[in-house]
Amino acid sequence: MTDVKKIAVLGGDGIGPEVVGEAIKVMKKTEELFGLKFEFEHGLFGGIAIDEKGTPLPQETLDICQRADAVLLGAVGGPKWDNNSKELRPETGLLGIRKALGLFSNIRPATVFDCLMDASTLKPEVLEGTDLIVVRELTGGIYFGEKFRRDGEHGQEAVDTCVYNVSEVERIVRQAFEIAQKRSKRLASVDKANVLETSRLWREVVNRIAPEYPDVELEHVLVDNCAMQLLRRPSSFDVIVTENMFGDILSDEAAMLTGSIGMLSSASLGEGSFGLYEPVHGSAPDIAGQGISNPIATILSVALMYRLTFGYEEAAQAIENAVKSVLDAGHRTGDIAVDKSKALGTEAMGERIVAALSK
Ligand SMILES: NC(=O)C1=CN([C@@H]2O[C@H](COP(=O)(O)OP(=O)(O)OC[C@H]3O[C@@H](n4cnc5c(N)ncnc54)[C@H](O)[C@@H]3O)[C@@H](O)[C@H]2O)C=CC1
Ligand SMILES: CC(C)CC(=O)C(=O)O
Ligand SMILES: [Mg+2]
Repeated sequence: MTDVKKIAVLGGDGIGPEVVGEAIKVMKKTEELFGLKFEFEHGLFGGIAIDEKGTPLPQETLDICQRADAVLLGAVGGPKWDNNSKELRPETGLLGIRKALGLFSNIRPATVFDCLMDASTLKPEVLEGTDLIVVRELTGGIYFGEKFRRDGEHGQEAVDTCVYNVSEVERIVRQAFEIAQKRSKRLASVDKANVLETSRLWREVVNRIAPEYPDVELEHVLVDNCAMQLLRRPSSFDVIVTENMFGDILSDEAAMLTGSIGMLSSASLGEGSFGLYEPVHGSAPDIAGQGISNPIATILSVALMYRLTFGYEEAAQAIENAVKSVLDAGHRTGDIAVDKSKALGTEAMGERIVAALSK
């Protein structure tokens, strides 16, 4: 009998539900082609959950995720909730779900498709061969530290604290070394150890662990330099491991190597095979509701889910091949189109990828 996998689906806000809708169509087609079986359970999350339930992460949504084998997430946020208090912000729900599910590792691959080199602002000779992964620590650092306001000498002050402990750094760094071992054995650890105490600790831990992986070539790169080198020599990076905020910023930058943030998928993992899969982009309020968002990041996140949580390697590759063949055939959404007048909408792109899927 087919093993039924439970998928928690959190569309969220803005373009979230539309890109997730296309990803589900892809999953349904792979059920037919590969004999897979999924049971989808939808939950309210983010701004829509604030509106309907008074909190960005209702307990019933967390329950749906906890009884699922994997979570498929769209995106949260939007101007409607921007001035809300911290507890009533969609982004607080996003941080909360990552913490509650123990998802400390965020894997963000940035692969340059040859046919999309014209969509990037970088020259093809710089982009050539770029295929890197940002491994971002996801449940520590400044996003999770204590934050408060206080009265200071010159009026109100705001404080955000950045905390990392040794075990938080160890577990993400080990995972990055292991990923590097399976790829081209190069790891760049990115920090700001010339200034930040958390980065000094980060670097100490990396240096202590490195001898356990003698086959991996390690370089330490300061984050400001890394931001520059990503544009200067992107193909020299293989795996980049870094703390939460640096990884958030560098992965959006890396998205532009691929042509658009609409291309970047992600997997958030903990100790086991359970994972949360979401595009790197946000809810894109500027284009929400127009049916023009690029669903590829979310569809490629499903390929990561198949590979990393379920071990469905053949179906994962089929999704990646379908995306490649649709792009090779010249189909583009507006964000990656050179000729915007020929751009496809979200559903049309999703349909073409579904049609291109084969065993
Ligand atoms: N994981 C999540 O749920 C995330 C949520 N956010 C939230 O999303 C909201 C908007 O944030 P922004 O800074 O505007 O970042 P964003 O990633 O939503 O959008 C940045 C730019 O990229 C474009 N874009 C994003 N995804 C696209 C896609 N699939 N296809 C075509 N174009 C796409 C948008 O139109 C926009 O011009 C905020 O409330 C923010 O907090 C931001 C990042 C991640
Ligand atoms: C709430 C933010 C940390 C979301 C974000 O930008 C991300 O995870 O990439
Ligand atoms: Mg981000």
